[in-house]
Amino acid sequence: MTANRVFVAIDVADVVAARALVAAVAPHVGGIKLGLEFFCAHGPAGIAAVMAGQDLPLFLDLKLHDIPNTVAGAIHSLAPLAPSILTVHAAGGHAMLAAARAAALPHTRVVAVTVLTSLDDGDLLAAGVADGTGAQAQRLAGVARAAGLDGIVCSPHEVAAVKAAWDDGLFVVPGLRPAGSDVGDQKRVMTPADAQALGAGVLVIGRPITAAADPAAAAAAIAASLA
Ligand SMILES: O=C(O)c1cc(=O)[nH]c(=O)n1[C@@H]1O[C@H](COP(=O)(O)O)[C@@H](O)[C@H]1O
Repeated sequence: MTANRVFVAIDVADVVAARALVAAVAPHVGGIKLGLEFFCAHGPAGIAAVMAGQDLPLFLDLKLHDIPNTVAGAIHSLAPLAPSILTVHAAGGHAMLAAARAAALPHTRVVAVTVLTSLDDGDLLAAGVADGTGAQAQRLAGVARAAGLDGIVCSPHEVAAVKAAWDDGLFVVPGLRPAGSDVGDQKRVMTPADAQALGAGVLVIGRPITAAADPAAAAAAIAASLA
């Protein structure tokens, strides 16, 4: 992992726009996250085109969630991209998570999304989970750890508690908003500096950088807040 823990989420559907954003913010971030919006538009070839000539690590955020055989096959298909970090959903269960870890390249950190940061306790209650986001994130972190994964994705509100029970895990934390910035569809948010202080290993930040009038300046300001 690079010293700068910020992975910028490049959630756009256009190759030229993605490359321009990456070029602008690269000096101020530690890695590039490309996810479903871009991947569904351009596939592996598009990912390779954006990362061409970049030294920064690739976080491929596809949140895979299917039966073990299908997830393993998908991960084998992604091998040419050699991602540094790859996401799966912890709710896929032990066998799926173990199959994902076994299928990934040795250097790829496979991390499991616990409870999406766009959900709150009410959303979980509607799905039959009565004891809230914190308890659910901790349970799913336990499933991920038992399956041999490298870490989890969780909100900044859970990271300290989960880390206390898994000291060598990689804790990827989205739902980050510099003070005063638009929360949008995120429900469990915190500032990047507070999340870092609580133990986040990777700070995922998208729109506060990519939707800013000056993305490079926004990324630089966030990096300065973390120094
Ligand atoms: O796996 C993720 O990265 C992820 C998990 C999660 O629970 N919440 C979440 O927002 N993300 C991703 O983190 C990024 C957050 O983007 P912004 O809300 O624009 O900062 C998006 O690319 C999401 O897909």
